[in-house]
Formats: sequence, C-alpha cells, structure tokens
Amino acid sequence: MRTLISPSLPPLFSLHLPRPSLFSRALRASRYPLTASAFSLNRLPTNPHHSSASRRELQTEAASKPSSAPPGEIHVVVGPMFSGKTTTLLRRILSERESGKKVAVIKSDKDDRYCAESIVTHDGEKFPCWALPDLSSFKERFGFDAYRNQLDVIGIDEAQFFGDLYEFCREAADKEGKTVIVAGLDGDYLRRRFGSVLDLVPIADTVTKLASRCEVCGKRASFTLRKTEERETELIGGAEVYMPVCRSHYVSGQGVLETARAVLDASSQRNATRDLEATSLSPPF
Ligand SMILES: Nc1ncnc2c1ncn2[C@@H]1O[C@H](COP(=O)(O)OP(=O)(O)O)[C@@H](O)[C@H]1O
Ligand SMILES: Cc1cn([C@H]2C[C@H](O)[C@@H](COP(=O)(O)O)O2)c(=O)[nH]c1=O
Ligand SMILES: [Zn+2]
Repeated sequence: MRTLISPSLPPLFSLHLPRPSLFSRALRASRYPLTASAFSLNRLPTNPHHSSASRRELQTEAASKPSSAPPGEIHVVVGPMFSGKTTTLLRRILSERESGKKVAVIKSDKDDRYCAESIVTHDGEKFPCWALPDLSSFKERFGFDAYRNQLDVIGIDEAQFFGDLYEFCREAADKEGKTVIVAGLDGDYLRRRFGSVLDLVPIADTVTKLASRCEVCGKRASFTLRKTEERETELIGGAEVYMPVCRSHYVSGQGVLETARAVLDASSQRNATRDLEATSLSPPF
C-alpha cells in the first residue's frame, strides 16, 4: 500500500528545551533521591504566607503520594485519519517494550473495524489491546495490583471516543507514574474539536500533529472529509466514508464530495449491472 505520510513534514508543535534554571534543577534533584519523609514539609523553610491549615493540607497530600512512583509522562499524537497515528502509537509502544517497560494498549470498543481485540493500522499492522467502553474500567479489568506494580506504559488509541480521557491520563501520569501515549483525532469531519483530546494539551509533555496526503491533489492533508451524507459526529468507518484532504480541498469539499459521490454511484452502478448480469445468467429455481 502507498505510504502517504511525509517524514519531512514537521510536527505542528516542536519541543524547545531551555537550559534548566537553578530552581528547576533543585526541584528535579528532589524527586528521586529523597524519600517521602526526607521531603517532609516540616523540613522546608516556613513560608509565612502559608496558614497552618494549608501547610497541613499540603503535608497530607505529599504523604499520600506513593514514594516509589516517579512522575509519569503524557504524549499526545493527533492528526486527520490516515496520518499514521496508530502506526506512531504502535512504534512507540514497541520501542518502550524493547527497552524493558511493561506496556498495555487500550482502544475504544466503539471502533469495531478490522479486529475487536487489537489495534490495527490502515496498513494492517496489529497489536493486542483492551477494547473498552471507558477508561475508568481499565484498572479493574487489568487488576489493581498489576496496574500499580507491573505496568509502566499505557497506549490509548481512538482517544476521541473516551469521555473520561482527561481524568484518566492526569491521574495516571501525575499520581501513578505511568507514561501515557495517546493517539486520536483532534477534529471531526467538520473540524470541530473531537471529544476531550485537545483538553490534554495543557497537561501533556509532547504534542505531535501528523499529516496525511490529500487524496485530491497529493499535498499535505491536515483534515478529514466525510464522503457520505450522515451528520452524526461519531460514525465508525474507513476509506469508504472518509478521506484526508488539504485545506483548499477541505474548503471546496462540496465539489470533492460531489466527485466522490459520482465515483461511488458509478461503482455501485457497475456492481448493480454485474449483479443483474450474474442473476440473469444463473439458472431459474
Ligand atoms: N486514503 C487511504 N486509504 C487507505 N489507507 C491509507 C489512506 N491514506 C493512507 N493510508 C495508509 O494508512 C497508513 C496510516 O495508517 P494509520 O497509522 O492506521 O493511520 P491513522 O491511525 O492516523 O488513521 C499510511 O501509512 C498509509 O499507508
Ligand atoms: C472524522 C471522523 C472520524 N470518525 C471515526 C472514523 C473512524 O472510525 C475513527 C478514526 O479512525 P482513525 O484511526 O483516525 O483512522 O473515527 C468519526 O466518528 N467522526 C468523524 O467526524
Ligand atoms: Zn488537496
């Protein structure tokens, strides 16, 4: 199958890492070598602006965090359909697993294309996954103990379909030390924000927007055009329903839709004629 992802296209957001300040170096150093008790607020210089109640609150919060869980990470991969989101997720998951990390992948059970128990790229690559109605059921299904002690990296595909995406990712990364790699559509076929994928941006470590190739002109495609007449936001489908397009062909989508409809009509016309011919050739019952 043709590869439509251009490796030369840069991600929308690039990562700039400034020199760490003295403060940030001190903060980073405090994360790993210090135990929870060494990181006790009692040892911090007293801030005269903190009331004793708020000091107690902060102290309780610090004590309740598991001392062994280093902070996790959130990486978000978005883009239109056919831009390589699932492929990217798969590559990252495989590379984490090769480096010795324990991984698990979750996808929405709404997506019943290809295979129920695997994430599958449009090129047919597969990886076993948990197909779930929501993310909050994952820990119980995976096992609370196994989740806490034996899982480092969580991949989430079709993230736009999960209503509890934000809460799950924040808790997993902030409190449970997990690395979460999220792949999903940033926008729907009308280019409206899709689900809560974009809500993750402020709490993410990296955000990558991928592009596909416009099916009409071959240029960079950042949007997904729906070729059919359905109007609901959620409509599971692949290349028979959607196509990646550039900005100008998204805007002139009506024309593209008409072309696509004509192609579909012609092909169903051809199929109908073939069926008719096959029926008239078959012997009568
Ligand atoms: N219009 C298309 N129809 C079918 N497959 C396509 C189309 N455009 C691209 N592809 C293939 O899909 C691959 C990306 O698949 P995938 O990672 O599943 O994308 P995404 O998860 O972003 O939808 C590309 O490498 C390309 O080979
Ligand atoms: C644009 C758009 C897409 N969907 C559905 C169609 C597919 O089932 C998934 C996206 O899959 P992919 O891995 O990104 O190829 O989402 C939808 O329900 N509504 C839309 O507007
Ligand atoms: Zn185009």
